[in-house]
Amino acid sequence: MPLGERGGWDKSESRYCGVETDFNDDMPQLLSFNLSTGGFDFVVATLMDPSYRPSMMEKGSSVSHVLPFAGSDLVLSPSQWSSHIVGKISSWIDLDSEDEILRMDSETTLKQEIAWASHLSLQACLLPSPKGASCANYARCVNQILQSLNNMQLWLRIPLVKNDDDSMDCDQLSDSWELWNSFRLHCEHHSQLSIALDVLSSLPSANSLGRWFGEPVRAAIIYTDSFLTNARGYPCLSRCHQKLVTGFFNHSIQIVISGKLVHSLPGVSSDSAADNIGNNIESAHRHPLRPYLDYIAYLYQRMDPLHEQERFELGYRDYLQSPLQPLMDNLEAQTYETFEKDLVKYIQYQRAIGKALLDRVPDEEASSLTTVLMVVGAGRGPLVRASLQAAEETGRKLKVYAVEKNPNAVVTLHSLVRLEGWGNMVTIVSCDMRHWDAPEKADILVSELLGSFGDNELSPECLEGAQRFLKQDGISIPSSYTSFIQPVTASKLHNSIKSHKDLVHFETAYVVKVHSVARLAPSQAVFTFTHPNFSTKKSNQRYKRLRFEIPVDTGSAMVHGFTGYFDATLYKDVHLGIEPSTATPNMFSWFAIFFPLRKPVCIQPGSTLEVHFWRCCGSTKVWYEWCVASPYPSPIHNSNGRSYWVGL
Ligand SMILES: C[S@@+](CC[C@H](N)C(=O)[O-])C[C@H]1O[C@@H](n2cnc3c(N)ncnc32)[C@H](O)[C@@H]1O
Repeated sequence: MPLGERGGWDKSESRYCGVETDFNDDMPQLLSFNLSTGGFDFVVATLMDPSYRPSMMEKGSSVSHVLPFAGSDLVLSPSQWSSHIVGKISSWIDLDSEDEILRMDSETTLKQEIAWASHLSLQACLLPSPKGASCANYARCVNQILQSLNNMQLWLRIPLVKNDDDSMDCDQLSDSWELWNSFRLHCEHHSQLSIALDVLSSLPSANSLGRWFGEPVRAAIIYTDSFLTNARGYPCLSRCHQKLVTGFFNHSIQIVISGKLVHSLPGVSSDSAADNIGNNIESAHRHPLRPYLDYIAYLYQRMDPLHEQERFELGYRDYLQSPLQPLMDNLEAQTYETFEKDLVKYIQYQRAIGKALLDRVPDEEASSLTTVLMVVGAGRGPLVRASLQAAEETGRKLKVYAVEKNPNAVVTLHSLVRLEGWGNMVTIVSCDMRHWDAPEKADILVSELLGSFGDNELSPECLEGAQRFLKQDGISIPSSYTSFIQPVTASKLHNSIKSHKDLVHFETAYVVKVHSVARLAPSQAVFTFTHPNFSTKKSNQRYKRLRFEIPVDTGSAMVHGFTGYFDATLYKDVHLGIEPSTATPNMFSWFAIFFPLRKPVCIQPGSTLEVHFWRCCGSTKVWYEWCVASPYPSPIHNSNGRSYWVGL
């Protein structure tokens, strides 16, 4: 399905490229020739005669007339219309013009063309860019259309413009994101309204470009005159444009080439070639824009293929999942199996345990002293295995207790004693660590009770219960963990949550493989827990105020919520985590967490976004509350854990 929303990018799929052209009766030939030879996959084509104006047609005649659509619906088959044509709405329309006749003509034409596109079952229509800074009437009309539209997407054409100079004349568009933002706010973030970015020869700063990857950009239109010329006379793009196009591929944004052949290629006359667009295709043998398409194909081929893990994760990109509740629920076999595939995680644990054993037992006592190690929350045994391997590696003697409250996982642990020959080195305990009456105290307490946000699977509460049976000088692995958050533009996540039409979904944290997001500021630490914590009985409630500085060159941006991560210190310098700047490479056990905002917050460049986060504890549950305090206050989300909580 080339034109609709695709799940993700994968090198095994073909790329999706289009050309912008006029519609005419040679369209079947144009399509069949270029689709079969790999020139392009779809055409952005005008739907109506550009000289048509409803007011002219009606003058002096009451006779009904046939609308001048470019080509009958019989020209192409229904599946060709739907898979290979994006309808280009007349570019002259101006619904915010001072001229009332033009305004009325524009509204009538827009509605007629969309109705025709729906009749043809097109998957998308390209709407012309608003003509001035004001777009309220255009947005009103589009919003009306959206209320009863079939599945068609409306791609609003937006030039990729952002000038850093504030002293510009007010009529000039200084940041086209503002135009998009006004339009989509008028249309209440409608999920069928998306963006086609017009990529020009000069590009804004990298920070401001990044914003668009959190917005619903479906297509990028690159003009032939934005291409440079390489040493052999062929079109190529600047390094910045190349990087941008690679970003588009990574986000399944379809590339459309627009304009005439402006490069005089060896043996091709630009005039004759341009005249050949859409007609006389056999004699041309190649579409005139083919050199540009070939260059885009070359950029695509040059990309690194996805790793196996990335391919696996494609299906999870931007897909919202409820966080696990391993304390309240019993995990299933396939969940354990997924954990167990993540070798990197267990290698880090094994390194940490090895270092702790060496610190605990000096070489001269290695053969006489036995270390008591307890794996609390042992699951199906991978941390028991890592502990035994660390003992073997370091030459230390070990006695292991494997404590697990899930009776189903305990069955596996018992069979592992036999299968892996753990013998009397390992004692299996089927019990909740908070209530276990341990026969002796541990030197080392090993656990992995971490959620994407660190403490969100109640590791603090569980370990607080378990530290009773850790010696006063005992070691906890992990020794600490910290959660982090970062403000993001994430229109796709926002729309998925909005589709549920209730408050509960906007006050829930989700585990998600975030992909189509724009990170608006570096992440900041939220809550830290340290183990063991024998000092005064400290509450696990937390409160943190954070201030994010939005870079000046980003431009204004929309905050749809916060992505959350964690970093854990297992022991000394051995850590593991998913915070982007320090993430453990090739570890895949955790996706990020996402805390949404009920109403997205618009922030200005150079301003401060002030956010408050609470970790609240009750007798039966733990939950988070969050809000924005500045630039303007949001409601406190999830008050009293009414929508989302973790059971104790
Ligand atoms: C995230 S899993 C990790 C399992 C295993 N250690 C691994 O790395 O694959 C956490 C495990 O801790 C167990 N668990 C959670 N809270 C517990 C508690 N209070 N007492 C005992 N086990 C607990 C869960 O049942 C689950 O098996």
